[in-house]
Amino acid sequence: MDSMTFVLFGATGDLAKRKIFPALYNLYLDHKLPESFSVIALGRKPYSNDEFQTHVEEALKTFSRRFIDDHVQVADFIKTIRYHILDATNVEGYQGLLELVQQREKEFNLPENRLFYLSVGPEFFDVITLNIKESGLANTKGWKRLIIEKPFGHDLQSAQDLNEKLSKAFDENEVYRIDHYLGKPMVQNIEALEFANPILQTLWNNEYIANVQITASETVGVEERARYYDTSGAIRDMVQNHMLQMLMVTAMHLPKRISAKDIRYEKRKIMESLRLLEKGEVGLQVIRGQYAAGEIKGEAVIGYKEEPGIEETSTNDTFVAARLWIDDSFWSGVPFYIRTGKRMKEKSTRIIIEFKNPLKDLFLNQNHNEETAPNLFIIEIGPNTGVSLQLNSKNLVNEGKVEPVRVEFSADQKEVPEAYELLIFDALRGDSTYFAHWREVELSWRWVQPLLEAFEENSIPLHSYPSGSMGPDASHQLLEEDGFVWWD
Ligand SMILES: NC(=O)C1=CN([C@@H]2O[C@H](COP(=O)(O)OP(=O)(O)OC[C@H]3O[C@@H](n4cnc5c(N)ncnc54)[C@H](OP(=O)(O)O)[C@@H]3O)[C@@H](O)[C@H]2O)C=CC1
Ligand SMILES: O=C1O[C@H](COP(=O)(O)O)[C@@H](O)[C@H](O)[C@H]1O
Repeated sequence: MDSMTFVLFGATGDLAKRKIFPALYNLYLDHKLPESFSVIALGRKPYSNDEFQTHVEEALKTFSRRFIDDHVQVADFIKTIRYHILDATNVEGYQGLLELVQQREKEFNLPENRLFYLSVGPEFFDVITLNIKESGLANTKGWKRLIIEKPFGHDLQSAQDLNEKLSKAFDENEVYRIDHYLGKPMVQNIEALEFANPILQTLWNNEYIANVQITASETVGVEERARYYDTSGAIRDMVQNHMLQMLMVTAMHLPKRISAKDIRYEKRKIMESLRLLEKGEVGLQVIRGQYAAGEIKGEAVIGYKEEPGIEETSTNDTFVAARLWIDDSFWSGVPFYIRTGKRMKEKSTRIIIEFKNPLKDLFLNQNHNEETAPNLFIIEIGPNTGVSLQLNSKNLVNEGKVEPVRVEFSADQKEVPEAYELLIFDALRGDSTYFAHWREVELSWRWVQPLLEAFEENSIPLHSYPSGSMGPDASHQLLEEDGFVWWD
């Protein structure tokens, strides 16, 4: 891996503390950082370098699953970090940043490979990239890369505008758009499961699959993010990015070669085949909900409108379910259902492939009252990680009745690397496979746009659901219309 400088904007923020520094530290422990590595940590808070390094150490103690109370090792990692105060909107400040980067490059004998990580609010994405370009920070003799956090735009137009601005300073192949769901080990495992198992490869199409269900349910509410969330909703917060990325990864056709270019091409083809909705039909395919008061794991919780910072009149969506169709020869006729929400019964992200059951009636006739359940292939993304296959088998103990059984594989969560660890490692070595390409982002916004407009105009119902449930009844009815149920 090339030696480099890692310039972190937003180093004093929540994400840096909870995810980015712990990920870098874990990579350090695994000897996965470049031999020479300089971190320039940027923020406005008036830390001295020593104070900032102590702040990072505290963050590692709290948030790294691998923290080792070995002062020498921690100190060895932390010494790569240099804190620098910079107001990102202050153009002149970037000259000082350039000088610091160059000084450290000289000190560590580093090539001019520079990775810029924007872990700041989206309102700074364009101004920072412009300043990086104007200041000369991007004129390197080595390579340059940009990691950018979500949200990438607020709607189709703003995403296109932002991309236009970024592209003035960075080429598409230099931009690494983070979607942390793409960094989840089980999401990355989907293509391997398919690739390495002919049995799955053969069945992964509309001849055998009845429907696909992608659920990301959360028990948390809006937390301290009322300002952001109330203008974002589940549709922008989860559907436009994570849910559609999971759909792409599940539905994409296996490329002959596993490379970033081929995988992105296949994902893009799925998005190009995704049937667009007219604004007027959104109500038939999409369910929007908002949580009311309820109970989660025995604890009473308040409704969305009672949350601090949320207006009593808010019509924001905290739940979205939708039926999507991919109009290509592989998936034609197979509904893809997605569902995500806050304050639901459980924290769980999973993808369920329900197989067709052509012999169901035959079996029922021959065996009177016995029914077979459909075969399900269940991919547990988080917090549990693993896969299971639901089959039908005679119960060898209980009168030989046929009943569903599960064949399971699961991994110990504590051993599984964090999404940020995998993603940052990939960005360090220049592998963009698990980052969102601009076309995927643009096509996702294109699919979401009529939903945003229908929500904005309140032209589809906003269903209330009790906290602690699996969402509004209407979401269950959506599947019942097709003769299916959500597999919880
Ligand atoms: N936190 C999370 O779990 C997640 C966050 N994200 C995304 O990551 C990004 C960062 O989020 P998060 O860390 O939570 O945000 P925080 O509000 O916790 O941190 C914001 C950071 O931006 C810096 N900042 C703010 N204004 C300026 C400025 N004018 N010049 C320079 N730096 C500035 C702050 O520095 P200072 O305080 O020193 O001024 C701070 O380091 C956002 O885009 C967010 O959407 C994405 C997924 C999850
Ligand atoms: O991006 C986001 O994701 C989290 C859920 O992520 P997970 O890894 O815990 O499944 C969500 O809570 C948050 O609102 C959203 O911004």
